[in-house]
Amino acid sequence: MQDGLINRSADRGISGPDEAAVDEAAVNEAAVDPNETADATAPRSGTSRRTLLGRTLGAAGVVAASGGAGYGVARAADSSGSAAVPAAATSDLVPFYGTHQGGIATPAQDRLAFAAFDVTSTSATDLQVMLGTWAAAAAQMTRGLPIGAVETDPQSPPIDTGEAYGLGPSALTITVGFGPGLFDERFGLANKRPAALADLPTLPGDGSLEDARSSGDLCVQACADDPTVAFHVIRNFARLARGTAVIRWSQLGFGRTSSTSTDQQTERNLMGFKDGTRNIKAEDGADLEDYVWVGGETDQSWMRGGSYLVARRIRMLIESWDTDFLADQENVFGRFKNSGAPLTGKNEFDTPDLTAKTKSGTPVIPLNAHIRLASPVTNNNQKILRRGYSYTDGIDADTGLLDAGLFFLAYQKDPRNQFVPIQRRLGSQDNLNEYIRHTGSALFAVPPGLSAAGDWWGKSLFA
Ligand SMILES: C=CC1=C(C)c2cc3[nH]c(cc4nc(cc5[nH]c(cc1n2)c(C)c5CCC(=O)O)C(CCC(=O)O)=C4C)c(C)c3C=C
Ligand SMILES: [Fe+2]
Repeated sequence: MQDGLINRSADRGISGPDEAAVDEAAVNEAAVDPNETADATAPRSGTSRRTLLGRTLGAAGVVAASGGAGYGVARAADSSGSAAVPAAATSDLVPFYGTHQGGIATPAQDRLAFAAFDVTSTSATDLQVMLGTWAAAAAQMTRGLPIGAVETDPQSPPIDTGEAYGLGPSALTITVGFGPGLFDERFGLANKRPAALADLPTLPGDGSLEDARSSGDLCVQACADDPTVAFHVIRNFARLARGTAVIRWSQLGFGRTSSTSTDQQTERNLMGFKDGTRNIKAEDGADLEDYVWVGGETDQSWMRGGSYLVARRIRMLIESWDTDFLADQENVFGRFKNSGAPLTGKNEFDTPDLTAKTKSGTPVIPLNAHIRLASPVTNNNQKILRRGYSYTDGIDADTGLLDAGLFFLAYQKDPRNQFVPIQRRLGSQDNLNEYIRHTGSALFAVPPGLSAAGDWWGKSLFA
């Protein structure tokens, strides 16, 4: 127990559910960061605030949303004189507020917890309140702070579930996106749907896609250097969403397979190959502008500074792969397994020569090699920012084979010109297809970063 974490006597001021209508001010207040308010811990009892908390959170309100009622865990200095809560660490902290959301160009962390949510409420206000509440909770968690008291009134559940308490920020980033379904008739957003958020067409190799691992109204990508810190986000977001949204599917990932910074070594995927060598890197601002961040070309101004995320759960048939000869494996990718160099080079970062031929006149990098088909040279100079993770999900009950592979995440300006044509080519010609099955697919519009406390994902979308 964290004695002194909260002033327990102050806990008595918890507001209960209230069914009165939620007003605009209440929605805005949901995203107020308690660290930014003048008196974050003073009990506040405005009707709309209580209504807001009651409807979204029930009696177990989140401090980050309420900024009051005794759940003042976020403050570093407690005016009651009780022991201070842990101050947010400054090392391994990725700023939550900024032009772009974290978790895209941020150097890829080691762990991933990802979830797609379906919105079950048909009220646009409920949805906004939930997003505001998530935003306030995210501001806490990315600082390494709980979203509310870990020790509460013994007769009520703790506000924060507690498992990440004391683990620090762990470079946590929380990235939220909107699926195409959010723009149907339910929330009055149909005319706000960006053209680039067009449903992904059926692509070659889509035959094994599972509905239960695909789509979703919202997505939450939590990346951190600690698995508990990443999972804590999904768990607490799901709690805060209660009554408004439910998890549709989720995925844990480990061992980032795509380095996104020149500071990072390239890691290997579960096929044993270095993955991410020719990825877009955070340091390459021009590539980010050209291929990742949505700019003035968008038909929806609320998406400026955002990006589009394609998620694909790609199972690897690793038992079969493991029986393949080394030379065959290298021809599948067009790279050497040990060094990661292209078959036309010596070192990992040598530029692949797609024109090179052997003495007998055959291409050194086979025509159906993965890196030839995925190369910008083959794809109208298009690139994507890959941010995938390996996954293992036990055994396939039908076959007894391992269900393991790559949870492929790719950010881009417009999937219609980037992921879709690249995957169309890969899905029909790639040597890799013998060893993989795409089992999940989803697309999300990822809005720009949050400006400050009081902002939330897509606030201008609802304006
Ligand atoms: C539609 C896009 C892509 C899918 C799907 C995809 C799946 C996939 N990739 C690997 C392993 C590697 N991919 C590599 C390079 C690479 N892959 C894509 C796109 C998709 N991959 C691109 C755009 C590139 C870069 C091409 C280039 O610029 O040359 C590599 C080589 C190393 C690297 O540059 O990262 C590997 C290895 C797997 C295992 C996989 C599905 C399970
Ligand atoms: Fe690839």
